[in-house]
Amino acid sequence: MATQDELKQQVAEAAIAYVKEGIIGVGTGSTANYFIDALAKVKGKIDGAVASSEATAQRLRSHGIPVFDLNSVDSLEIYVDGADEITEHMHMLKGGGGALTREKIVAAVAKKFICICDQTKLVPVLGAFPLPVEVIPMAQSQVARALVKLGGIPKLRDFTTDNGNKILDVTGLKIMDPVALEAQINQLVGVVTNGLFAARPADVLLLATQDGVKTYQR
Ligand SMILES: O=C[C@H](O)[C@H](O)[C@H](O)COP(=O)(O)O
Repeated sequence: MATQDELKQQVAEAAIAYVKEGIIGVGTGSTANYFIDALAKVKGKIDGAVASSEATAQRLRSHGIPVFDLNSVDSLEIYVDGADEITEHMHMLKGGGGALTREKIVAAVAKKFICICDQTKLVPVLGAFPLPVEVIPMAQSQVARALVKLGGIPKLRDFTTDNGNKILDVTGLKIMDPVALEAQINQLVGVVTNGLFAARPADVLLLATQDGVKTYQR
């Protein structure tokens, strides 16, 4: 039986089939790290990558893969990233590694979002994993109070994002309508973004299972 790390590696390697040419968007986290390592083996095919975090940029560069500023790129063919949870509707909950804002920005300019996950990430309803909300530091208390009014229990993470902000991890929310809740939380003054990726769901899910990598299309 494959371990969770082996499954992450298998699904990361399967995503290489979607890498054609040009510049690609690359996510953050342990699954994305396996993807970067696999990408290094075919780096001659691409011009380089746009990174969704400083950690990803560093790993890409360590493999000799050029890293481009997103502002120098009009569009990306693909964005490849993991998720903390994903549903069959391709709605995702992300940000366990704190990179949610840059991930959402890079994903927004990609024509195709390819989500790479091991089988533990596929869930019927989002929300067992705490929902990360990136906040401007001076607003963290008022945003936390607003999140309580929405039924959540926010906890300040001991972490500073690449953007110099803080993260509130929110449990207890009933995520019945991820698109609506994503917009509602983003409306709170002081919120930079939240870890619901529902307005712009994944286009392809590659899911590593004990029976091999399964492909789901939206
Ligand atoms: O901020 C982190 C990202 O949203 C990751 O994509 C997510 O946390 C999944 O990470 P991992 O592949 O390590 O489970």
